[in-house]
Amino acid sequence: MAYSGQYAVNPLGEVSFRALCTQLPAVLRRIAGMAWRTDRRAVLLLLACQLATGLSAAVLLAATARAMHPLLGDAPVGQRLREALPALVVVAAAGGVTRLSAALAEYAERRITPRLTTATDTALVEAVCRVEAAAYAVDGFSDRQEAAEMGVTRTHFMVMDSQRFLSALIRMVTAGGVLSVLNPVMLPLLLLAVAPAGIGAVLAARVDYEIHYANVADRNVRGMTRWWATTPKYGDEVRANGMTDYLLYWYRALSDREDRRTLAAAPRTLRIALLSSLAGGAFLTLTWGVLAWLAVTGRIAPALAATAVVAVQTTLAALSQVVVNGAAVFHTSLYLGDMQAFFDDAAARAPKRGAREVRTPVEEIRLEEVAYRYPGKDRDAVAGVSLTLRRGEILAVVGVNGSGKSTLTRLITGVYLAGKGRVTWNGTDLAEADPASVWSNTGLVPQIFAQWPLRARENVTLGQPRGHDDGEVWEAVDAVGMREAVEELPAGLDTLLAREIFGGAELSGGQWQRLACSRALYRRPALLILDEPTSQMDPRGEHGIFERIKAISADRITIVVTHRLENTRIADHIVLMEHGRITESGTYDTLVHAGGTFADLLRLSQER
Ligand SMILES: Nc1ncnc2c1ncn2[C@@H]1O[C@H](COP(=O)(O)OP(=O)(O)OP(=O)(O)O)[C@@H](O)[C@H]1O
Repeated sequence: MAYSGQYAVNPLGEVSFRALCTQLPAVLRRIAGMAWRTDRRAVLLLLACQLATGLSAAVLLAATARAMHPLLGDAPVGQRLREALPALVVVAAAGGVTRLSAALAEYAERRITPRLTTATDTALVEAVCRVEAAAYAVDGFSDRQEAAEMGVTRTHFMVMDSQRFLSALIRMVTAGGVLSVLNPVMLPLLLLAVAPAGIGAVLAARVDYEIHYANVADRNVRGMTRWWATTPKYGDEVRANGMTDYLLYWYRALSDREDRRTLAAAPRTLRIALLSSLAGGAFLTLTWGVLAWLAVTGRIAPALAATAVVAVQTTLAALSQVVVNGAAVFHTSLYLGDMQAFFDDAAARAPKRGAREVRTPVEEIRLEEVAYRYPGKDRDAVAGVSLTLRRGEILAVVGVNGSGKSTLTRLITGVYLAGKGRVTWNGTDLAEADPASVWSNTGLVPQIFAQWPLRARENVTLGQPRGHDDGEVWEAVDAVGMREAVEELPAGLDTLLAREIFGGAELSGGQWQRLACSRALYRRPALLILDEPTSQMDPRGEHGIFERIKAISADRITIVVTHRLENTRIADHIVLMEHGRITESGTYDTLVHAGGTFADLLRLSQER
């Protein structure tokens, strides 16, 4: 396996870092908008708290300055304290307001964040569910989704980071304002002291983001490897085929590759941290030096110097917070930008088919010179197929592996839209029809079907029960010969079919397949498609299913894809596919006597 992750798209490779930064305000606006929609009152409370924090910081400093005069004066101690008392009370009150608003701000943030994260997470899941199925085959789609997942994770920190950033900014402005009043040189000096830290933090965020991107594809494959290696579903295959070491080797190899990239960047981040600390330290020493010089030379009074010390400390702390949280917001915005890009991409790939309703009952489905090519492939999987299906008919589709049978079923159901030609249902082109109106009339048993970790009942009804009792569920269960097996389950239809979960039961492969068939039958669809429906069933089960399909075929169009050519006897019409084209078609008897590929394949299967 030489997985290279070549399809991971690094936006830093495509656009400049500066261009990326220019998108940040839009990303921040979007988050603010989402927070606002999530909980307006909490957002307002958050803003009010920031304002209160800022004001109390200013009041605190001003009152400190007022208290310093009497405290550092020449009067007796008692008188000094009495004179300073009102200002000290204000200092204490302002301190109290700061603490209170910090606590309330945290409360507001906690009200917003979980719901905001859930909203973005749900939006991501919905975006993936809603794209045209064809998007899944586009190279890099899954990697971009992985990158967007990081955005969802980061949303969690976004409100906290921006709240802290805003509050530090307000504190910095107010404390800085007071400091500038005390002495105009102090503020620029302080700004110089923290600027290197700010630049360093942004540079470090950039390095982190680059590594994150370099690792996206590997992380995606690592996640899949983890699932394949650990899911009980494939436990037998993994163990009995001695694949554990292989999987663990690749899991470690992918993890090591990620670690190597991360470690390789460590010297860069160390350099950034050292240089920014050095520059910051130098400027800070200069700031304190200037303050000491101003006090010693009598250019500012001792009381003012004492206030300046407090103001410098406050401004410095606020400035550092501005820098740290600003960089965090910036860092997070980069990931949110990816999330936004994925949402935009997914929206562009959402179905744009038109809103026409398919007329029911579905009397006729027609394919006119239909062709489909998967993205990145150099050959059509279905290459110019014309076919007419009528209600009451059973069509069997046969052909060697890879000849395009499953792709054809996807085109007939409209899961994929034809690249060329058209598929019409009762004259309505699927490209113009509302997919929901089409899919409410289809029942599909795909080759690889889901074994839903739900109760037996929901595995039949798919969570869309029709009647008030289980009558119709049992009817569908009977139709596939599963009554006995379901009755033997610990809780009958209520049994959870998930071995991994406490109280869950497990079915055999053939039983699962029967249940998948009963699921399609329960829907009583106008178009029933069964793609290799009986590959895991015993002969009695297989016979029963085909009998049933025949018995209910009058009301619908039925398509059966199968490699067991004997089963095509029930079909009114058989088509044989080769390289995406229909090369033979007719009834069972005509094809058997035509001496073509169908007759050949049938002979081979009988000779075995
Ligand atoms: N999701 C996909 N992305 C890209 N190529 C695909 C995809 N699914 C199928 N193909 C390609 O399209 C061609 C037809 O595949 P299809 O699954 O329709 O064949 P099939 O006749 O159903 O085969 P089988 O008998 O093995 O089920 C094959 O060459 C296959 O590689």
